[in-house]
This record gives sequence, structure tokens and C-alpha cells, in this order.
Amino acid sequence: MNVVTGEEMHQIDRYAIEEIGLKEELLMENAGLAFVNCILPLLEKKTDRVAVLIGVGNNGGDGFVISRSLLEKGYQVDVWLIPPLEKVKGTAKYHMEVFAKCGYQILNFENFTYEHFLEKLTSCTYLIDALLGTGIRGSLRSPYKEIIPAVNKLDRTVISVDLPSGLPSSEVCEVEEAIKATYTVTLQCPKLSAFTYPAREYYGELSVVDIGIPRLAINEISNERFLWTEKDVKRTLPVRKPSSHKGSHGKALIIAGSKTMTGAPVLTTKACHRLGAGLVTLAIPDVAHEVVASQIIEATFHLCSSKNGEINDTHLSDKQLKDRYDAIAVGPGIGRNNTGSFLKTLLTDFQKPIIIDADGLYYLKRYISTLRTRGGATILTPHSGEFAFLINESIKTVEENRFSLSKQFAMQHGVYLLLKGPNTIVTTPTGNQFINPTGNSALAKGGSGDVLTGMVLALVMQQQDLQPAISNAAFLHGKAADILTSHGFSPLSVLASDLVEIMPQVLDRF
Ligand SMILES: NC(=O)C1=CN([C@@H]2O[C@H](COP(=O)(O)OP(=O)(O)OC[C@H]3O[C@@H](n4cnc5c(N)ncnc54)[C@H](O)[C@@H]3O)[C@@H](O)[C@H]2O)[C@@H](O)CC1
Ligand SMILES: Nc1ncnc2c1ncn2[C@@H]1O[C@H](COP(=O)(O)OP(=O)(O)O)[C@@H](O)[C@H]1O
Ligand SMILES: [K+]
Repeated sequence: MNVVTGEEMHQIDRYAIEEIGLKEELLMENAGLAFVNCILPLLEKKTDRVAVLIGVGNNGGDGFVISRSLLEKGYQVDVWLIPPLEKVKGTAKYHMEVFAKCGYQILNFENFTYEHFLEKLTSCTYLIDALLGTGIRGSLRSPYKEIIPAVNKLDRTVISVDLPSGLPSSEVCEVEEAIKATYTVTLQCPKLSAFTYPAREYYGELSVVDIGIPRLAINEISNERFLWTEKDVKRTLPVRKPSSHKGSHGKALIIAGSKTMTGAPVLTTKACHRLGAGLVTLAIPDVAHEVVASQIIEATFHLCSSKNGEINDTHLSDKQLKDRYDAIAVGPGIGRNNTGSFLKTLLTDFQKPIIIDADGLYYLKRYISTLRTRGGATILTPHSGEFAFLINESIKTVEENRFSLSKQFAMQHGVYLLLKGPNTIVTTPTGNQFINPTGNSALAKGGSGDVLTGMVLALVMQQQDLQPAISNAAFLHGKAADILTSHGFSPLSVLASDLVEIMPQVLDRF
């Protein structure tokens, strides 16, 4: 499913109308009817009053179709036109006229006192927000500037059309004032701001409805940003053949752990096994072997020499790097007190996929110039702090520009970048971006990233195409947290090891 900016959506609309010949009146009719179909289950009783707030543009035009459809179905609807009648133009005007010719009444905001307007809104159970859509520019102006905070204070169920009014549709860092929706029904394509914070918090629960814009129009304009959905996972997750053997599912090497971080290698290894890796070897510093090995029975071990309780040299021979492993994950719990020169050797000598996480990313900064010329694919899995360190920016800058900075970095260094956080983004070396919809704050706990690394490693070995492998790992990781929190686990109490334990039930759904 394509994710677009407001500008891209506008161009898509234009393509559908001008190149394909669909009438804008028809698209607006489709939009209004699809919106109503989507919200009907939310409207409990026909006696509950609904107010539709209509703005000056085409978002307001959708509001007229919605109002007409709800009235035809027997709902009690107050239809509020906020601008003066004569300001409504084009397709919105057409649908306003159709609405009026059906014999329905329009309440014009300018004919009421502000107090009376608010009093009438207070008597409604549901407010439909068709004030402003993707056409908003700059700071809110009157009377929206006054109406929007007042609506937020009413504490009613607010359902926004396309996006909460006042919110920009692109990557936004600050929100001045916008409708705080309970639900948002987005038309055709989710807008980018639905996946950036704090804008996401204004959307409430998000649904997407099809309004009949042909796929060709969407692909012509925007084919580089997508939501990775359950359907995509079902389509791409590897299927085990009855005749397969352990060698068919990849031989993984995990380089992880140190004397003081013995849990990380355990979590990464178990997660890798749980997602179907055929064989896993865990390379750990000799000083951590006893503790780590006592917790893992499925893996084999490779012992590295240590200094300061951390890996100093992996002692992996050229032949081992050439023939023995199909992919390597390096970084969870390796510490930062040595030179990390073994990472440079891996980057240059290992010609297959490498996943670099956690402290591995810390060492990577020293050898970053080797990425471009690597023989195999490189997958980096930083959180905002690790990414900020890699690119010499502040965490705030990263969090405000997640899409643009990760795209720039992935293209510049020729890597797959999985930028963690709510709505993790996977960016390919060519700059395509795939947004993960699963996961919740239960994941904000030490060790959950180590689990993800093992999952990415397992799937990268089992799928030819790396982007689906990486996105599937992020999806299933988040899904594990979602299943736990919807089945009696408080987000406070979910452990990283619970994610590994629940994985069989997660996979059972796909
Ligand atoms: N064009 C199409 O084919 C379709 C468009 N649709 C709807 O149309 C919307 C986009 O329509 P528009 O481009 O008319 O945009 P809006 O409905 O967001 O209205 C834009 C207008 O609002 C006013 N405005 C802009 N910024 C403002 C600010 N900061 N403060 C106060 N007023 C401001 C200006 O008068 C501007 O012309 C979409 O969000 C969607 O709901 C749907 O009807 C489906 C079809
Ligand atoms: N609020 C949140 N909502 C959704 N996912 C989250 C949230 N906070 C963290 N996560 C996810 O949890 C994981 C944390 O990884 P990371 O910070 O590397 O943990 P650690 O290094 O402690 O194992 C990532 O996959 C991240 O996307
Ligand atoms: K809106």
C-alpha cells in the first residue's frame, strides 16, 4: 500500500482526472460513500446526533457527500458550513448544490454566534471533521484557528475525513494546532504524517478506504514509500518444503556478547532459531562461554579471544568466511572497549549478507567507507540514538526527519537500513521505503532489539529478496508484542524473552 505526501496525492488525483478521465465529482462521491461505509459500525444509535463540520475545499466537499448519505440512511445530522456559501467552489460547490437540492438544510456558521455554534455541537455525540484536508498551507487561519481547539475541548468522538484538520500530510516535526481525532478514515493512500510523531497521535485509530483511483495513477506518481501489511507478509514469508534439510535454511553466524552482556547473544540466537534458521553458530568471547552456553542448547559455539572482557579477535579463517556461513549478524552486547578491527575484516572478507546492530554500529563508524564497496549486502538496524551517532546528528534531528535521513543514508552507502522505533522504516539501497505497522511500547525495553537482530538474520537466509525478509522480521517482532498486550500482558511487563516464546503462535497466523 503506497504512502504519499499531500502533494503526491494531489498529483495522483490530477492523473486520475486528466489522464484517465475519471470525473472529480465521481471521486468525491466515492470518497464520501466509502467513508460512511467505514464508519457505520461506529455509530451506535440512529438517534445519536452527528455534526459534520465542512470547510472551504474539497475535504469539505467530501463532507457534503457524507452528510447526504447519513441523512438518507436516517441519521440525525447537523451540517455546518464554516466559510460563507459563496466561497465554496468547483467540485465541492457541485456537491453542496446536490445536497441542497435533495432538500437538506445547511447551517451556516456565520449566521450563528460562536457560543450558539458550540452549544449545538455539544448536543451531538459524533463530530465529523471535514474542515481541511491535504490542501492546508501554513499556520491555521480564522475561523479554523478558533474552531479546532474548541472542538478538541468538547471531548466528543471525532472522526476525521482523510486526515485530522490542521495536520500537514508530509513528514512533520511540530504540530501547532490540529483536530485530535478518535478515528481517521484516510482516502485511498495513507498520508506520510500518519507515520511520524507527534503527528501520528492526532490520527487516533486509522483506516484506509478505496475511493476508486486506479493503481496506474498511484504508481505513475509515487512508487517509493509503502506500508508493509499483513497481506505482504502472507505473500512473502518463506514456506518450508517437506523435503528440506537443515542446510536448506541457512547457516548463520552470530557474533555477540561480552563478559558483562551475556543475555544479548542468548536472545539473538534463540530468536534466530525460532524463525527457522537451519544452523546457528554463536561466536562469543571465551570469557562469556560458560554462562552463555548454559542457556542455549541448539547452537554450536565459536570462541573468540578477549580483551577487557570483550571480543578482541574472532579468529575466523578466510575459508570459514568464504564457505561456512550464509549470513552473519554482529553487534548485540559486544561492548565498545576494543578496536573492533574484526568488523573491518568481516566487511571486506565476507561476501554475503551482514547484519550490524547495537555496538557493532558503534565500531562501524570507523569503517563506514568500506560499505559502498562490500561484496555482499549490508543491513544496519540502528535505533534513533545509534543512527544519530552514525551520521553525526542529534537524536532530535533524526526523530524529526526519519524518512528523509534514512533514505539519504541508505542510498549514499548502498545499504539496507532498518531504522527502529514506532513505525520502523526499512529503506533499500535504491531508496524505497517500507513502513512497519506493528508493535507497541511494550517493545521499549532492553533486549527487544537483540531479538529483532536474530529474526532478521533468520529470514535473510531464507528469502532471496532482502527487503521482504527484513520487513517481515520487523512485522513479526511487532506482532509478537501486539499479541502479548492484547492477551493479558501489560506493556510494562513484556520481556524480550517473551517475544521469543510467543513466536510459534505468531507464525501460526501466517
Ligand atoms: N481532488 C480529488 O480528486 C479528491 C479530493 N478529495 C478531498 O480533497 C481534499 C483536498 O482538497 P483541497 O485541495 O481542496 O484541500 P482542502 O480541503 O484541505 O482545502 C484547502 C483550502 O483550505 C484553505 N486553507 C489552506 N490552508 C489553510 C490554513 N492554514 N488555514 C485556513 N484555511 C486554509 C484554502 O482556502 C485552501 O484552498 C483531500 O484531503 C480529500 O479529502 C476527495 O474528495 C477525493 C477526490
Ligand atoms: N514505543 C514503541 N513502539 C513500537 N516499537 C518500539 C517502541 N519502542 C521500541 N520499539 C521497538 O523495540 C526494539 C528496541 O530495539 P533496541 O532499542 O535496539 O533495543 P535493545 O538494544 O535494548 O535490544 C526495536 O525493534 C523498536 O522498533
Ligand atoms: K479533515
